[in-house]
Amino acid sequence: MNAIELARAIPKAELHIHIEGSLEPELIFELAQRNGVVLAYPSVEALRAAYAFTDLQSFLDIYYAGASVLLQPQDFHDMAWAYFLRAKADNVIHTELFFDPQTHTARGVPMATVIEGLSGACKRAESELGISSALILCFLRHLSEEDAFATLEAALPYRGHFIGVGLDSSEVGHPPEKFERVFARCRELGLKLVAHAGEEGPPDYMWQAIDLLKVQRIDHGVAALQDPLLMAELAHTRMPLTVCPLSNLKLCVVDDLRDHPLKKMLDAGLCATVNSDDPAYFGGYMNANFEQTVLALDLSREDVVQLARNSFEASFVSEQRRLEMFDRIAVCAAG
Ligand SMILES: Nc1ncnc2[nH]cnc12
Ligand SMILES: [Zn+2]
Repeated sequence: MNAIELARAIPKAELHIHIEGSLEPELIFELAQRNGVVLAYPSVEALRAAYAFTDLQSFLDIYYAGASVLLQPQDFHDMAWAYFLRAKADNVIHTELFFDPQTHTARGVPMATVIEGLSGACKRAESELGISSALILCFLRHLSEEDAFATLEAALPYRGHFIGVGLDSSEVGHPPEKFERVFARCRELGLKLVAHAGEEGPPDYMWQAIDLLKVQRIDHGVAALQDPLLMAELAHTRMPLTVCPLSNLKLCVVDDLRDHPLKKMLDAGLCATVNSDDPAYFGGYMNANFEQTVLALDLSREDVVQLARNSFEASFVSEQRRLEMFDRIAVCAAG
């Protein structure tokens, strides 16, 4: 097997996927019809044609509009189930899914609807597809910390359905320090902590995520290359970075995939992983991200194995499961 074939076949974990970002245009139209929601685009083709993004905000505007078709538990289930089928096809065997409750509760959709719909799909994925998963509740950083606290309160009756919290949406102008108190509360509650940082924002936002929010993993983190001290810290602590190459290309964080810093991260000893972010919008699920990155950066088989191992090292699975996954990776790489 060459590096691309190995990348397709190897068992892997996906740790940076916004489940609302897996909503394909066809499903958006199906759910709009089911729920009587009027869309701003006349057809699937017209909607897809609008996916020409210049930066993060230009994407987020369309992404939040797309999520407006989600109203019933069944809608959330169907969206997640469609993702799990894609994950299965790409040999993703574990996934930690982000969801954005404020996008839905602000439209009057109850927290219970969101969490019960997603949780049901997660259980079904385990039993029917053998994919393990966990949910991570993300706070929208363009909203206030007060709103994040209220969202946490509303989610606590469903505490058993999510393992942690994250921070997403418009990064620049909304630094991690804005959410220091709500993350401290989440830490007291025993929740896992992650945050988007260093996607469009500066390395300082990554330092804040580490020092103030005390995250266990950073989402994106491509700005780290601008700060040698930060690179040394990330390597030393093996702080995981959930990197999303096709997202970075589509949102113009890099101009060309050949300029993507992933290979430099691996060579510097960082625990970097490959993920799809919002695959319905960015042109590819896990294996598309792996294939295009392997090609653009001329990644070796060893790099691919390292990325697969990193995905489980970075995940919140038990130590025992992690070791089992390392064995499965080794068997696949030898075969
Ligand atoms: N790439 C991304 N960055 C920040 N917030 C997001 N929400 C969905 N995708 C996102
Ligand atoms: Zn993201």
